[in-house]
Amino acid sequence: MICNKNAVDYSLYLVTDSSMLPPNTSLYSQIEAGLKNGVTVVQVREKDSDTGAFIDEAVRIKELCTKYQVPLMINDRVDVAMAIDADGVHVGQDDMPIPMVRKLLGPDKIIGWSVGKVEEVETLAYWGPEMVDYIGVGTVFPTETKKNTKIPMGPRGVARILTALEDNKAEWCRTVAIGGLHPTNIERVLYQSFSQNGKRSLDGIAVVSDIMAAPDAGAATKRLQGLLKQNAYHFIPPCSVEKSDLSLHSKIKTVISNVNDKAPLIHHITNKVHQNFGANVTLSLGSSPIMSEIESEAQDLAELPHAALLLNTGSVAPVQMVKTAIAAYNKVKKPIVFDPVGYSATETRLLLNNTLLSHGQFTCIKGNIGEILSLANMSKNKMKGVDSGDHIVDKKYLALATKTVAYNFRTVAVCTGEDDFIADGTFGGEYKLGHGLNKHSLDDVPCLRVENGPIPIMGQITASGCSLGTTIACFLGGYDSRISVFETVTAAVMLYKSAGFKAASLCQGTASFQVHLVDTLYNLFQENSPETWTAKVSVV
Ligand SMILES: Cc1ncc(COP(=O)(O)OP(=O)(O)O)c(N)n1
Ligand SMILES: Cc1ncsc1CCOP(=O)(O)O
Repeated sequence: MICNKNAVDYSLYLVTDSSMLPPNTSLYSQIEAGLKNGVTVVQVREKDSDTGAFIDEAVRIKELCTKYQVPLMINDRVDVAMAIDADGVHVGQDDMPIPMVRKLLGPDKIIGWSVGKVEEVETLAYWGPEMVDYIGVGTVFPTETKKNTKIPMGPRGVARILTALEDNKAEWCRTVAIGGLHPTNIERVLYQSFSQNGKRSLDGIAVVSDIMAAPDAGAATKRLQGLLKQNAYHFIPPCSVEKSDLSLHSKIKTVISNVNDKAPLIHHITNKVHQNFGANVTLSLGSSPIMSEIESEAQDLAELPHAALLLNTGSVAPVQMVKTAIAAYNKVKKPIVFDPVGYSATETRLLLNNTLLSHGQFTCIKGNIGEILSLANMSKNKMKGVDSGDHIVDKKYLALATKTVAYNFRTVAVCTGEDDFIADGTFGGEYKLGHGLNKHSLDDVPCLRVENGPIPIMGQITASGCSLGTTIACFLGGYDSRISVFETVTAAVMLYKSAGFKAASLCQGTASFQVHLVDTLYNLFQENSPETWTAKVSVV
């Protein structure tokens, strides 16, 4: 045994595969490059090798692991692990049953188990600490490396497993996520994967192709190690001011003059009903709209100065196009406002919204009451079309649902209704291997309530909720790291609500309300006097 099995560092777990080696490398050169640069566990997983060849390979890899003092695991083959005295075995759900593996290996060897379901966590908790030492949680994302995987679970699926470990008091069990993990998504996975009470996060990540197929495996490993050590994910530039004495009104003034100066480009992927109105709202706020569903230009648009994406899932854009756009904005750390229209109204929408939610990090998630309750898994009703569904809901319950969405998706969440709720679950982008969110829990999520009295006519025109998304996107497009995302979003919500209230008093009916709404947004934006706005904000 290389070390005490309870002190294994699981942070960067390499699983081998000799079928994907680049030219001029060997299985051993790739593993050694990984070991030299920070791999902390190696698993020999050679699916096509005969027993003799597998043993020969495993013996050579054991020499390397011993040299770098890193534990060696064997995939599936308990006999091979015993024959070469490896440090342990990793088995899947369809392999040898865990109690048998433990009986054969004895108490001191490491046993890893592949887990994708909460019931499997319940089983390992029932067995107790003597059986499973760590679990490989996955498959997180689709991967070419393993074809017969279960449905990808995304970071929310990993979070469910971590919560189940916490709920079942399986504190001894370490965790690594596996499946489709690459530098493009690892920070986001680490940031979003934590248990419901914030006490647990992943102990590490397991990769195959990112190292084994890399032309420079050493550089690939260093890159992964860099991300693991970073401890924070800045999906847009972090707020540079920790505490400010400025009043909310003076911050709002700064936000508006930034938007005015920067004239952000608001890339809309939105439904047809909203497109024209959204474009006019964008223009009224000193910004430029572009309604583009062209996949090949998403990255170019994201890279334009002060670009922000409004993603409204009522659109009919092809899913692949939307995924590309999300990745493009995440790559250059530009804001994305996500509006999951009719989140769970149909199975199709639920699948689409969940697919997109697992595909990116959103700066703000905005929804009506029905959408936010469904996203928080707190809805008592099925959604009725894209309508909010849950009309009469206790305000405390709504605040809790908004905080839950903010917390679960590590975002700023907005719930619209007679009063709007805004919650900030970003915790400054922090993540830490194995330590949860530095003990941040749902109770630590700040939440604000924006009141302005009822504006029923808002619900009688099309796309009024969608255009709040547009307003938030315009404000985030002008983002200035001296003012937090939470405050920037709050400014947008207050402006929109105040404009709605004033427009309702000026209009003669629903058609002129829409016209007055755009006029009022324009005027309030130009005046930039938030102290005169009617919307009031309070802490919940
Ligand atoms: C660390 C880690 N996690 C999961 C797996 C997958 O194991 P399994 O389900 O047995 O599938 P195969 O690897 O046998 O294809 C793993 N190998 N390592
Ligand atoms: C072995 C395994 N188990 C679940 S996914 C997977 C393969 C992961 O490979 P990659 O890191 O190349 O996506």
